[in-house]
Amino acid sequence: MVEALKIGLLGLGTVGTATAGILLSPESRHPLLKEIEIAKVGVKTLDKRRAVEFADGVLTTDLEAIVTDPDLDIVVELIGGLEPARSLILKAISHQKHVVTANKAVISRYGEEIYRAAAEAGVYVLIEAAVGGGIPIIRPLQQSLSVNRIDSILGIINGTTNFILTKMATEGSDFSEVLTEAQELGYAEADPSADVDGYDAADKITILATLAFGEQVSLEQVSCEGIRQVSAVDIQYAERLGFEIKLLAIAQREQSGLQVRVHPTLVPKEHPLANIDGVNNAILVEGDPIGQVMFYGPGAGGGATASAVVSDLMNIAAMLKVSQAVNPLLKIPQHPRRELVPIQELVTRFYARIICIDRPGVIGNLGTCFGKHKVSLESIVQIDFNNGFAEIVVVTHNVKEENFRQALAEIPHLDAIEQIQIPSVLRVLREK
Ligand SMILES: NC(=O)C1=CN([C@@H]2O[C@H](COP(=O)(O)OP(=O)(O)OC[C@H]3O[C@@H](n4cnc5c(N)ncnc54)[C@H](OP(=O)(O)O)[C@@H]3O)[C@@H](O)[C@H]2O)C=CC1
Ligand SMILES: N[C@@H](CC=O)C(=O)O
Ligand code: NA
Repeated sequence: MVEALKIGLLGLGTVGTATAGILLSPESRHPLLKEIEIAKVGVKTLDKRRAVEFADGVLTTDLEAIVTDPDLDIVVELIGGLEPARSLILKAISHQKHVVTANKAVISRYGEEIYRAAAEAGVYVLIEAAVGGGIPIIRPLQQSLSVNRIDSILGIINGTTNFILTKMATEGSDFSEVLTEAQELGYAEADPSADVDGYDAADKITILATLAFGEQVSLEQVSCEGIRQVSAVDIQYAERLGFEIKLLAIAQREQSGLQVRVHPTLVPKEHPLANIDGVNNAILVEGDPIGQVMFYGPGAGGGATASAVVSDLMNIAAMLKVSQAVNPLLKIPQHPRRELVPIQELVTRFYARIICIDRPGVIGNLGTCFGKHKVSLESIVQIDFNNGFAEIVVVTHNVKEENFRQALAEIPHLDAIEQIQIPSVLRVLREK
């Protein structure tokens, strides 16, 4: 009889419960799942009602005892947050346990430390669930695509914000109502600001870029803007101009180095990322010689994420059958750290919505000011008029971010411009 691998599950929330659900019903799934046994489950509170039941003594609040338990082979960290998650992962590794985690916040900040410890201990740390939920993206970058030189990664990699933007666009829903719905569905982070302000997507693109570009990306250098400034009005105007607004995470090789950023972006309707709706994520990878490959599917939610967690467990189970040595294709290599190209040097297109008193010369003055700062306009249109105020929308061609910002700073000082407001400035997916 084959002896089962014993796992310690840390966390029995949205993802932990769905992970246990798969492992406790292995019928008609891969036969290796029958060789994985949940031996311990660590939670915060014992007296909560749970959707899955365990034998007496399995559930505990002593997580330290789980990660040091000599009978356990693998620790699955699904509690989220930075601490105690980071310390528990490191302690599990130092006790020779393989680790599976969905915790992008910890990996984007402490990945180097964790991978170094894992390499020294000779154990696996697998993170497929940390990016794109159920979508396989970590393993393809580590294995199937790793012979390519990657040029860019463009992704919708936060399910909560894509769910919110989709509902705002298609149902005219209110931002905070949809956020509550995303929380109820288990998509949002414990602190939803991580989703809404773009930090979760920044964690994920840091992980992907580090894997894909062969250099360790520093999270603090990733430029990050969330979706709070995106209003229903902008979504409607973008629609009229032929765009969808999406929160994009972008890592691109530029001539001067690597550029990594997260921001709401106007995406032309004919672009493959424009039609990714709801909680779905999509990641468009472009490499040489393969060209473009797109990964698409559910980016958040218990079941989808648990699918990735359990696939990591199954990979470890399979690898341990053939060797105790760590498969180099499943190891995250240690890369040198390099400075990212700052956002001021970005070349992109912009959308800006400008409100000011409607008087002759306004559009001409704006056009001249943009021209002076080498900002070439694709369109400048007065979309609305209300109580003497004009609402003007500008879309540029490719322009250097710094030049565009200089033009915006000068606009309030132009002769014909009075009582100006610029409620939104958004980037538009750049022209090739
Ligand atoms: N939800 C999703 O769609 C996705 C989530 N992730 C990641 O998966 C991880 C888990 O997320 P999710 O399942 O949504 O989170 P939940 O908040 O639903 O669950 C967290 C679980 O961890 C337990 N827990 C939290 N802190 C502690 C602690 N200090 N000590 C002991 N137990 C603790 C909680 O215990 P108790 O039940 O007693 O409160 C709960 O069971 C996070 O890293 C998240 O970023 C990744 C992809 C998608
Ligand atoms: N909060 C995250 C969960 C998955 O990573 C999201 O909405 O994408
Ligand atoms: Na994934």
